[in-house]
This record gives sequence, C-alpha cells and structure tokens, in this order.
Amino acid sequence: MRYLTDSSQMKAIDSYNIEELGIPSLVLMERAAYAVSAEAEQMSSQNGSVLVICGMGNNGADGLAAARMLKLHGRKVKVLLCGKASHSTKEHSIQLAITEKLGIPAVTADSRQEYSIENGFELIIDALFGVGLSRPLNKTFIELTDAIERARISGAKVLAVDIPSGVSASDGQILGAAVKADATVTFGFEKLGLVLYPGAFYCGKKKVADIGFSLPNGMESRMAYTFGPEDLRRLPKRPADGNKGTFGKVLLAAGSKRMSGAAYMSALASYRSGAGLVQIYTVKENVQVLKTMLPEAIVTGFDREHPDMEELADLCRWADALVAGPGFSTESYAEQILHWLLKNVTLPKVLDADALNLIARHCELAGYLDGSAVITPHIGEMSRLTGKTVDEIKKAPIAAALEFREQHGAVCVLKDARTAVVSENGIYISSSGNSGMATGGSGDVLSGILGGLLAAGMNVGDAAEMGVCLHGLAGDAAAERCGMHAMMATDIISCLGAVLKEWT
Ligand SMILES: NC(=O)C1=CN([C@@H]2O[C@H](COP(=O)(O)OP(=O)(O)OC[C@H]3O[C@@H](n4cnc5c(N)ncnc54)[C@H](OP(=O)(O)O)[C@@H]3O)[C@@H](O)[C@H]2O)[C@@H](O)CC1
Ligand SMILES: [K+]
Repeated sequence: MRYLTDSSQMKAIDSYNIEELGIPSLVLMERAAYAVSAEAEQMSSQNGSVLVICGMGNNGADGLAAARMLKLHGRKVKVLLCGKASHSTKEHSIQLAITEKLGIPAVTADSRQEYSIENGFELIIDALFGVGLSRPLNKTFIELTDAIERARISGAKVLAVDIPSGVSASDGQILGAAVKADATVTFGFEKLGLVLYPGAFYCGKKKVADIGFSLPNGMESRMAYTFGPEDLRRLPKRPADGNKGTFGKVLLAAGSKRMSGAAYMSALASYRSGAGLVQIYTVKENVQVLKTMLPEAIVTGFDREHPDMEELADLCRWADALVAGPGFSTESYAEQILHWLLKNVTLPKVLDADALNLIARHCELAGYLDGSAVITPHIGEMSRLTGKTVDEIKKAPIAAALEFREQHGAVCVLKDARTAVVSENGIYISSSGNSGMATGGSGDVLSGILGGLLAAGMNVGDAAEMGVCLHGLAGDAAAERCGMHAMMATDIISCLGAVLKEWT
C-alpha cells in the first residue's frame, strides 16, 4: 500500500517534522535536493549543461540546493530565478546566497534573454512551484512553461522537483498550464496530483525520495492510498480442501434481449476471479446462447412479462453475492426485479450499469442502498445518479464519491482513468489500468470480478479495492499482450489468471 497526500496534508507533515519533531528544515531540504541531483545526473551527461528554473518558495530552494550539488560534481549549471524576490522564503535566501558564493550563474526571469531556455540545455530542472502552488499561473509563467515544452520537444530532458509546476498536488488539475516532465522526484509521499489525471500525464517517470519524514499521529487514516500488485497477496487464500461451495456462489442478474454479451463477460470474470459457481438470471431469450458460450454457468431464464419472484427468492437464498445490472436494460421487468432485490436481499451486492440507470430514474430505489452495496458508476452514470454535471464530477471525483457514500452508505467505485473507491476503509485510488480499458464490456468485467471476490467472503470495501486493483493490473497485462488499440474486454479476462498466478 502506498499513501497519497494532498497539499494541505503535505504541509501538515512538513510542519510536524520541522516544528514538533525539530528536524531542521534545511536538513530535509538537503536530502530532497540530493535525491533531485542524483536523478539529474542519471538524466544528463557529464558535459551537458543543466538549467535549474527556480521559484521563490521552498520548491525553488530545493532547486538551488540541487544546482549546488550538481556544480560540486563538475556539472555546468545555471539558474533562472522567477518571481518576486521580496516573496522568497528564508531557506530560499540561504540557498541562493550559497549558490552565489560558489559562482553559479543566476539571472532573473526579466533578463532571461541572457540565455535562452530553448537552446543548448541538456537538462532543465523545474523547481518553480511545488505543493505551495496556490492559484492559476499568469501569462508570464504560462509563457515559461511553453518555453520549457519547446526545449523538451527539441530534445532537452525535463526533471520536476516534487511535482511538475502548474499541477495541483491535491487533485491533478492543471492551473492554467503546467510543465511536462520526463521524470519527477517527489518527497516523502506521492502527491494525489501525480496519480490523478490530468496531472499524471505531466509527471513522467515517478520517483519517491525518502527524506526522513515521520507522519503525525492519526494522519494515515485520513490519507488516500493506492495498491501495487504485491497487495493482491492479501486476497483470501483458497483452502486446499475447499469445494465449489466454499469458493462462493455468484448470482448475476444481467443481460437483456439485445445484450447477452454483458452477462457473459461478467459471469466469466466472476469465474476467472475465483468464484466456485456462477448463476446467470436473464431473459429467456438469452438462455441458449449463454449456455453455449459459457457451459460452466448455470443459466436461469425468466419471462419478461411475468418474472417469478418466488424463483428469484430461491436463487438469492442459494447465492453468496449478487451482481445486478450489466446489460439488464431499463425496461419495466428490470425495474421490478431490481426493486425486489434491493428491498429484500441483504447479500453483499454489486450494482452496475442499468441497475444504476434505474436507480437514477426511480429515486425511491436509492433509499434501499446501504453498506451491503457496491455501486460502480462511470462518470456519466454518476452524473445521472447525483444530478452533478460531468465536468463537476471530473474536477472533484473523490468529493463526489465521498458525498454519495455519506448520503447512501454504499461503497462507491467511481470509474475513470483513475478509479476512486470510497468505503469504510477510506479513499483508495487506482494506479493501474490504461486507456485500452475504455472498451465495451470492461465495466462488466469489473462487476464480475467484484462479485467473485464478494462471494469468496471479502467484505465490501476490501473487495471493491482489490477488485479495482486486479481489473487494472489485468488491463495492463492485456495492453502488454495485445496493445492498447486492439485489446478488448475479453482480453482483460484472459489476463486475470496470469496476474493472480503471479501475485497471489
Ligand atoms: N518545508 C521544507 O523545509 C521542505 C519543503 N520542501 C519543498 O518545498 C515545497 C513547498 O514549498 P512552499 O510551501 O514554499 O511552496 P512552493 O511550492 O515553493 O510555492 C510557493 C511559492 O510560489 C508562489 N506561488 C504559488 N502559486 C503561484 C502562482 N500561480 N503564480 C505565481 N506564484 C505562485 C508563492 O508566491 P506568493 O503566494 O507568496 O506570491 C510562493 O512564493 C515542496 O513542494 C518541496 O519542494 C522540501 O524541500 C522538503 C522540505
Ligand atoms: K516543481
């Protein structure tokens, strides 16, 4: 598990270490600058020249200290100072005085024609703004980021200090413009803005440098987190003497007259993530095709005009977990069945796709949501569920998911390029997955995986986080195998086995 911070948490961590623990600010800065200069040396040649672009805060001070270290290692280094000198921090003044004594050339942005950013530098270090970025960049700073980008296009490498300048550390939004980096050395903890898009596009290769921060008491419980593949080891172990009942039974209410594929993919993904038995509850018209495509599944068909609730009650008694919605349609039978399920079934449940469209359309259904439910909306579905615009949700996805959970008690899996899971555990952000997964059926695969993990007995929050992580890793493996352009949802399913085999 890796913790992720927003800028106010990072400032609280800074001040706890400096003011309460008494670690001198310059000691932390020295370690930060050392990590930057070590990366800079890797990214440039001994004879290449380096330009360090420094703001007036402590991000700029890190840059100045790194410039000094590079100079002491024999590198040709120059500094460009940007911003009002009157705003410089104490640390900045100290670092600048040292660079001056060492004879490192430094000019202010006003006189930058003295050396052109676009020409001749092998490496540019971006130390304009870090977690202290507080407002959108003005025209001068936007021009500066444009000049850095032109240099990058002409072949210079760009290394960002802590976070690419212009990216908001708290949410990855671009404040006016941002530096595009080939690599970012970030201090202590990954910033949310390096994981969330669009910020994640800007940071290049990420390196987290341990500079000796301790966390204040209780801070962990408020921080977001993400998983690496090694976290999959926490999936439930399969007892050697288990049987198909032990490994969990999934009931899947899915598929409609025109949509049998969603039911197929969700059911197959449940099996591939370890479910012992999967039963598909679908319209009669789908029974034959689903039995043929997936003979491992039990398929029960219902009459669209008269779904039999007694039969459904029996199936729910049989199941350990329920998935409702993939390709189910929003016709009246679907509403009737969903209404019955939400009102009567206490099983852990995943509500996806048309189940969410129905809840958005018939708001009384939302009243049945509780902590046994995991909802898996994409941004459009979340917009329909909450009445917020797509733009509002895109700008603050975590806030939207938190608000939904607070109102309805359900675990919220808000799907996007970075999926956020808000549960009793806290805020999980996916850091695996790729744009190739934006393909028909990918959501059905996720709901199937979640059903499989719930049926295995995981609690809803853990299953939601692990399921999203597994889905993303299988998506990355599928992209590796087929390429992001060509991969399809069934490729993600085919890769589940390899990912699970490697990591559990
Ligand atoms: N504490 C420590 O010892 C350690 C700190 N560390 C480092 O410090 C960084 C945080 O430093 P920080 O808090 O000084 O903020 P920082 O990111 O430099 O920016 C503030 C400056 O930017 C300015 N400014 C903001 N927005 C602007 C805009 N749009 N357009 C123009 N100006 C704008 C703002 O100006 P003002 O608001 O005063 O006008 C102020 O001058 C952190 O990311 C890490 O790199 C590490 O070394 C570890 C030890
Ligand atoms: K920066």
